[in-house]
Amino acid sequence: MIKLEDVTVIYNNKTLGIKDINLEIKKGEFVGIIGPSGGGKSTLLKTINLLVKPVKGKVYIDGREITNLDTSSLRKVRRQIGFVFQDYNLVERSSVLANVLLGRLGYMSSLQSFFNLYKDSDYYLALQGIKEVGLEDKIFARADRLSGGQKQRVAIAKALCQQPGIILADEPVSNLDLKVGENIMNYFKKINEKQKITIVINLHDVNLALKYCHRIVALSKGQVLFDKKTGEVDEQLVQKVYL
Ligand SMILES: Nc1ncnc2c1ncn2[C@@H]1O[C@H](COP(=O)(O)OP(=O)(O)OP(=O)(O)O)[C@@H](O)[C@H]1O
Repeated sequence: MIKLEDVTVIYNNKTLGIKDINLEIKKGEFVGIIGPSGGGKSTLLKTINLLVKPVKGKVYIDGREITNLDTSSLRKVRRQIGFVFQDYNLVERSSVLANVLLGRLGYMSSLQSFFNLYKDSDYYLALQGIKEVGLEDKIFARADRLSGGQKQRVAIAKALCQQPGIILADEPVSNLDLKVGENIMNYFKKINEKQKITIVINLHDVNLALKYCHRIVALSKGQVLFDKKTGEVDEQLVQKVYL
């Protein structure tokens, strides 16, 4: 469960990111965040795992407040939260397998990670993730040899390798053409349905959000304009968001 209580983010003491956000996302939900550029979508997502720190308000994960945690406790919380970025965030010169294994770093000591001391169970989880996104035939390929869609599938496998309860995805399809984007969305759908992983995804393509997400949260000027089940969102409502 994710809960934000009166959360405000201000960058550099002057630029508003999000303002007084109250939001509760239950386990297993598939939530799409939409809204105009600069509306606060990215800030909202990054606040959930405290990549961005609020100036006001509280963030809870599974009922536990995380806003006041020390670095080591926050690291433990973060390893249950996968993050998929728009630009894939891969080590380009490393193999698919090496990239996916990075999902295990949060579970290792700094010495273990320095020497790449992965356990058999880490390899097992990496292979499971790679299979889940259908990249078995690319396991030893270098990331920079892959297409954009394949790179994003590696990023999803890496997130899965963390064994997360939550995956946050920040515009994961906006660098991809529509067909490839739909393919990626289908992977998120499968993961959500099969593994019951909570998915919160920022999408500037409203049609994709309406097609795949169960719930839509619209943000503008850092505030929630509406928060509804997808079936309750009509064209008029969407138009108001982008006015
Ligand atoms: N690192 C930062 N430093 C300063 N201001 C920032 C930073 N990140 C975001 N902002 C500002 O915070 C506000 C919200 O931005 P945010 O990126 O969260 O919106 P967004 O809805 O994700 O937009 P986009 O769709 O363009 O990515 C904007 O005014 C933006 O300029």
